[in-house]
Amino acid sequence: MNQHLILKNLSVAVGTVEILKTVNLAIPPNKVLAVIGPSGCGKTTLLRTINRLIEEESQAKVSGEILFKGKPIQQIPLAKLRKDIGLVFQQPLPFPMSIYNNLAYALKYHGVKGKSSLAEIIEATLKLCGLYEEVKDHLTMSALKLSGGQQQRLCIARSLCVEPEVLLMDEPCSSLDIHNTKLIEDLILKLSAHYTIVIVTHNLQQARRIADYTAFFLEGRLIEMNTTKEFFTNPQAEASKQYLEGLFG
Ligand SMILES: Nc1ncnc2c1ncn2[C@@H]1O[C@H](COP(=O)(O)OP(=O)(O)OP(=O)(O)O)[C@@H](O)[C@H]1O
Repeated sequence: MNQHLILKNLSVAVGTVEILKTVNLAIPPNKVLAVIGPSGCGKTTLLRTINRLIEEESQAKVSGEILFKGKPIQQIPLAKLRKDIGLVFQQPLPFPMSIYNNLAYALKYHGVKGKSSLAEIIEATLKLCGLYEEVKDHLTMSALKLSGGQQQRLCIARSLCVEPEVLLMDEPCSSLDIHNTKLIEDLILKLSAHYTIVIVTHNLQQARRIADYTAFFLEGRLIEMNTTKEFFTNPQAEASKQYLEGLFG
């Protein structure tokens, strides 16, 4: 299979703290990969390393390799890397501007040009994210006035409007209620036909519902990755079995 993202012997430390330890992982294209594991096992750091946010920490040391479509990510201009690999944070972080301008800003920043006008791209992306009907009469309203669930869908739309190939999502539903969680899970399932999605989640049921593959981390190491079905029904490592039984984490 043509892998989109390949992590080879990836280790990450910040100062004296070793966070990720010799991680080898091939992330399949146009699938959903859930990254699970107990608090502090390095899930967020994994996402921050893939889009090079971790390097903004002065004490960070990254070794090993991350290949995006066969190319080391350091060789890809940073703005392009972050356009192609979007990151959605745990807390929705809309820009303090209008709903429309949240997307227009991203489109202008990344210089996205296409046959469609800015307004057409924005409308299509809001529709894709199931937000258009809710906001079409309030596009000039501050995005900060939206509900938490709407803000998160807007942040996903902001990442998507610049046509990424990969979407990294760090516990995108952790601050949302069941209804908004379901809307985002349905959106992830719909998007997975066209995007490679890596989602960090604490919610094992969520991983079961939406992920094609699941990767289990413990203390900075990848313990195992398998299809979600296989991982949950037939975990290979003793640590995975114990985690699934709720013995720790
Ligand atoms: N910038 C940093 N400097 C020092 N230590 C850090 C830094 N970032 C993360 N860590 C440490 O690295 C470990 C992994 O953190 P990370 O946030 O990646 O874990 P996580 O699995 O996402 O945790 P959680 O599930 O609680 O969000 C933790 O022990 C954390 O304290």
